[in-house]
Amino acid sequence: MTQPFPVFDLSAFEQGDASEKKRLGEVVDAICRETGFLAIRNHGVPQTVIDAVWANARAFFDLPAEEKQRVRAPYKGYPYGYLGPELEALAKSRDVDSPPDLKESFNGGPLVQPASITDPEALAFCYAETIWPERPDGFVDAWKAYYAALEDLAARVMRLFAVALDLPETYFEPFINTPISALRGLNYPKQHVPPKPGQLRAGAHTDYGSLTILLPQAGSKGLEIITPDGQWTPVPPVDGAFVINIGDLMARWTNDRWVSTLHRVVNPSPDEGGMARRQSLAFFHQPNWDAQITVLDACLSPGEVAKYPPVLSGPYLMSKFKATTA
Ligand SMILES: O=C(O)CCC(=O)C(=O)O
Ligand SMILES: [Fe+2]
Repeated sequence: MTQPFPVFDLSAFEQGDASEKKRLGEVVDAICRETGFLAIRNHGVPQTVIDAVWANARAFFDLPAEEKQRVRAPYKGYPYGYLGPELEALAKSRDVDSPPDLKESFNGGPLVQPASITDPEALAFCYAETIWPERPDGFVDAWKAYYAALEDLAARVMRLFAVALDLPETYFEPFINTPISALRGLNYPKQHVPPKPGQLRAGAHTDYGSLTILLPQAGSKGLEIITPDGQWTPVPPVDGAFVINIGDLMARWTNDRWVSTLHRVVNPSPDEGGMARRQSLAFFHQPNWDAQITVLDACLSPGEVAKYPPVLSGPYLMSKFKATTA
């Protein structure tokens, strides 16, 4: 990377006057044109909310395999519940055949279903029920509290993005007032046997939606991005911050002014003992099921035409998602 990994102070933006907001928006625009990956600190999510979901996710992954299987996704392509080891290869989303990722996950969808949603595809996919575990005790409450906090944070980051694109700060609000975001708890187990050739913790992929808010295990390594020079480059741990990145839908929305950068999670390095467990939480923010995503005029210079036709957020996500489950 030409610059050190960027760390952005969200409260400085939120408390800034119009000119300060504009200045900070320009900083974010430059980052999103280069990699679309940055850390955000002073994000306002209470540490108690983070600690509770973290501990509950850990305790869930520590349960016996049979118990976790009780809340597994009931069929291939079902988006929520437990997805055990060896069931997903993210590289397949790019048509790259690869061994399955060395991870397990628990996935949950929107906390409320708006009455206006009647499309059977929406009801069967992103509004499918999250299959909750019975244990640990506090899991459901802690999960929901974190989901709600991150939904709010994502909406605030979208305001920052609007300013960065020279749009009114609330521009995205009608597109994201009933979002279909998903939260994923990830566990990369301690590695007792060497990986197969080409097998990673998460194969190289881009995210699909508008914005991902990632919480990697404090101090942990493994997440890497491709920087504009074409090199795999580690994302350093940043204490107390979330890592955010834009996904394919936001790149499309901006006519590729912003980039949805390829990233992966590599196996633990020998200096970390070569096998260390790693945990993370990934919140995939996604606009309303029926939000029409049309290339933004603000991203077209005079006379320039959009590279992409409009798409609907939900069906777009569904088509991307179905490519990666084994
Ligand atoms: O666990 C991580 O650090 C990243 C996971 C990721 O990129 C994903 O699940 O999309
Ligand atoms: Fe990702």
